[in-house]
Amino acid sequence: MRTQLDDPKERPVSTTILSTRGLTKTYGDGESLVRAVDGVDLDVAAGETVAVMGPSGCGKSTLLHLVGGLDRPTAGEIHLAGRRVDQLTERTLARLRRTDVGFVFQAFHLMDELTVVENVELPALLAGRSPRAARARATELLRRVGLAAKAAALPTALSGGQRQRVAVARALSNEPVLVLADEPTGNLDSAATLDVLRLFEELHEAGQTLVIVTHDERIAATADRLISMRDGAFVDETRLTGGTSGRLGALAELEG
Ligand SMILES: Nc1ncnc2c1ncn2[C@@H]1O[C@H](COP(=O)(O)OP(=O)(O)OP(=O)(O)O)[C@@H](O)[C@H]1O
Repeated sequence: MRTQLDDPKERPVSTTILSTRGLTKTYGDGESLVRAVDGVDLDVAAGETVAVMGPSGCGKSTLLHLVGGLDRPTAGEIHLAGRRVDQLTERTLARLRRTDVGFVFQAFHLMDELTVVENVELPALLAGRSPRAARARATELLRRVGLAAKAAALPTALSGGQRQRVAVARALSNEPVLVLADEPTGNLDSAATLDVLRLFEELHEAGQTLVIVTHDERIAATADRLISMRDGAFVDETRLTGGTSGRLGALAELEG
């Protein structure tokens, strides 16, 4: 059946997947009050890759944790795929974390006692998918990240770059509307960094929406938009106009 969206003219130019208004997170009080995130307004369009940079302690991780429902804001609004994340009950928030958001962390956070494929299928099982469907999806994702041959291995038998690719596959398990990556290449050498960046570029090409926190300017150069943070607030925003060719150029530069 044809829908209105089949006609390119009728397709919305850009749909906002994520937006925050006045997003604020404070820790402590009085003299020791820390404004980790301080009144942030952020809009991320569907299919966009946004990089967030800034000095250590400026609030990048806190921002990711808030928009992904890992942490609760002190004030402000978070809208993700049409839902008010900041108003969800704990139970609904837990479901959102499992199904709508995929997290990639610097330290991988894989379960070392589970095999690679078991790690990747776990979010789908927790979301209530049948073991057969979860395994099929995990196997497909491992093929996509180039690690089908490692399905039965334990994560400890893999290199850092391979572990991070497993973590990316796991993040995609429930087809999240948004992937959040916190220093995804922070623990990797340059060859492994390139592998992970290529993977993100493929996700980008496939229309995945991505927010990446990084200290590495070269990685930020592969995004559509770069946001600079300082003291909990956005201080600068640059649209990187190169598009796919620009991103591939940035990758080529990384390859030296
Ligand atoms: N659980 C917490 N309790 C108290 N203060 C916290 C807590 N989490 C973060 N902070 C403070 O909030 C501020 C922002 O921290 P955050 O980890 O978000 O920064 P960051 O930019 O991600 O830093 P890095 O680049 O070093 O990871 C810092 O001053 C930090 O000390």
